[in-house]
Amino acid sequence: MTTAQLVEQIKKKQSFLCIGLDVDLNKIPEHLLKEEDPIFAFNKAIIDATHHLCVAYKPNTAFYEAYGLKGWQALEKTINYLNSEYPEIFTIADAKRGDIGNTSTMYAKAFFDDLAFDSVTVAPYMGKDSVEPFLAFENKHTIMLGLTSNKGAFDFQTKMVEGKELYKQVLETSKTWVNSENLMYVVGATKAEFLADIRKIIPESFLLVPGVGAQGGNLQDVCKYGMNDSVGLLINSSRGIIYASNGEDYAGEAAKKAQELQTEMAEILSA
Ligand SMILES: O=c1ccn([C@@H]2O[C@H](COP(=O)(O)O)[C@@H](O)[C@H]2O)c(=O)[nH]1
Repeated sequence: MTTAQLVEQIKKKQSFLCIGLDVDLNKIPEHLLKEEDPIFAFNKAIIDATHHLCVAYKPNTAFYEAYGLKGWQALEKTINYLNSEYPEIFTIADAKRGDIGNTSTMYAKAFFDDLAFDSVTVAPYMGKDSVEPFLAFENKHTIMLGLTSNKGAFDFQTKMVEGKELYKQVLETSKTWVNSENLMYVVGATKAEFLADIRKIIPESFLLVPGVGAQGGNLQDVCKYGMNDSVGLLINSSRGIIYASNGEDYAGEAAKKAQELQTEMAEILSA
């Protein structure tokens, strides 16, 4: 999916919501455990109930890798279901990959070619040659960690390096990489006040913003400091939506939570 197509979807749905599919078998409704593939059954019901309220889904691969082969198969079924039933949806594999160049190429092939995700998250720590292999894929997006939502973000990311915070150095340097137009960035919703400075460095780029909901990030603040002319934001909520209920009504309750965020987003877009 191109960035222009993503923006078109945002305008059409009046939503820049990304729903995180972080499936934990200890948290899903008990009756689903009898299904042949409980993870996929859960995802399918959540997707069917919420697809009109969001523009993106983000399975975090950790929640699938933790269940071995069955988990990986559930991830494959989920992305295939999204691509066949809801091709207008932007898909994000939250895998936080990145390695020496030839290994990064194999990671990119896994998520872009084999699983056919629109995007994958990567960590910038290993530098240019670890990220550029992802950027080489046409019409695919590489979402690089910029300033993360967790407390540990202050351990390294905000440290001063040659007179500038490390996360700013990372953002600036990444703009010089080949095919940098395929970059998007992760900025935590819990760090909304940093967004004004971030926008000075990457005014046009799309930002994936996790941390609304369970982590306490504020949607209004993120939009105030982070929104650009093309909206430029994908706001993610995972637990706050998908675990709204663990009863038979789980999908409907998840839809209600998604609807609350979509309504707030529509108001912001029309202001
Ligand atoms: O800085 C980051 C980067 C990634 N995440 C991921 O986003 C979701 C958030 O889930 P919630 O349940 O809405 O808190 C999860 O997959 C994280 O691994 C992040 O939170 N912060």
